[in-house]
Amino acid sequence: MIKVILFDLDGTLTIDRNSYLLDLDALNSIRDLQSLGVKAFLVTGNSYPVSRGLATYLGMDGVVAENGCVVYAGEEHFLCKEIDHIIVKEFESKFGLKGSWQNKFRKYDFGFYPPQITPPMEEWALENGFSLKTSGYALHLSYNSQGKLIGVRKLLDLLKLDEKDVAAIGDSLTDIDMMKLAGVKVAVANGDDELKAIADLVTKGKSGEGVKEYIMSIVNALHGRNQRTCP
Ligand SMILES: O=C(O)COP(=O)(O)O
Ligand SMILES: [Mg+2]
Repeated sequence: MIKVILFDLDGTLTIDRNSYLLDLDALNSIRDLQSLGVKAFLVTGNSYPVSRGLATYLGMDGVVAENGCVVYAGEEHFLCKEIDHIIVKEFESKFGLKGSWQNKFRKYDFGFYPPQITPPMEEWALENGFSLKTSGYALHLSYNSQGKLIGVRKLLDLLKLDEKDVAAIGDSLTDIDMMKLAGVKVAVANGDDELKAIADLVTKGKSGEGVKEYIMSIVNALHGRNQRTCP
C-alpha cells in the first residue's frame, strides 16, 4: 500500500512545464490524500528556504531540496559537499550563464539559465569533479552525482519505509534519480521521454492535471478499501 508520495515541484505541481503557477486542484487532491493517512513530500531542485517555505504553507510533510542534498522531515540533514561561491561565479561567467536568484540561498546545488548542457560544460565539469543536470527549468551544478537519489534514500531511512510503499511523480530528467527508490514511478504526460520510458505509469493529463489524476486514483482506491472494511 502506498504510504508516501514524493512530488517533484516545477513542471509537476505547476499548471504546465515552464510555468511557476501551482495547480490548485492538484494541491487540493494532495490534501484529500493526506487526510487518508498518506504522507506527501516535495523532492525538488529548488533551494532549501524556498522548498521548506512552500512545504510549510502547503502542508507537506517534509522536503528533499537542492536536488537531493538537503532533507527536512522534522529535522535537517545536509548530505553533499558545499560549492565555493567563487567557483559558481567562475562557471557562470565562463559559459555566459545567468545564475538563479536562489543561488545566494544555495550551498550544494546551484541553478543557471538557459537550462541546456553543452559539451564544453561537460568537459569542464568532468575536469573539476562536478556533475551537471537539467530540469528543463534550470541547469544544475553540484558535486553530487546521484542527484535526488541520495536525499530520497535518507528520507526513506528516516521514515523506516520500504520502497514498495513509496510512489514518486515527476516531469524531468532530474526525477529519474528520485524514481530509483520508488515502488511506483509516475511521469506526467508532458514529461521528458527518458523519464516516461522508465515510468510504470504515464498520466493522461499534463503537469498538475496529471498529478490530480494519479492522486484521485489512489484516493478512490483507498475509499473503496475503507468501505469494504466498514460493516
Ligand atoms: O530547480 C529546478 O530547476 C526544478 O525544480 P524541480 O526539481 O522541482 O523540477
Ligand atoms: Mg520538475
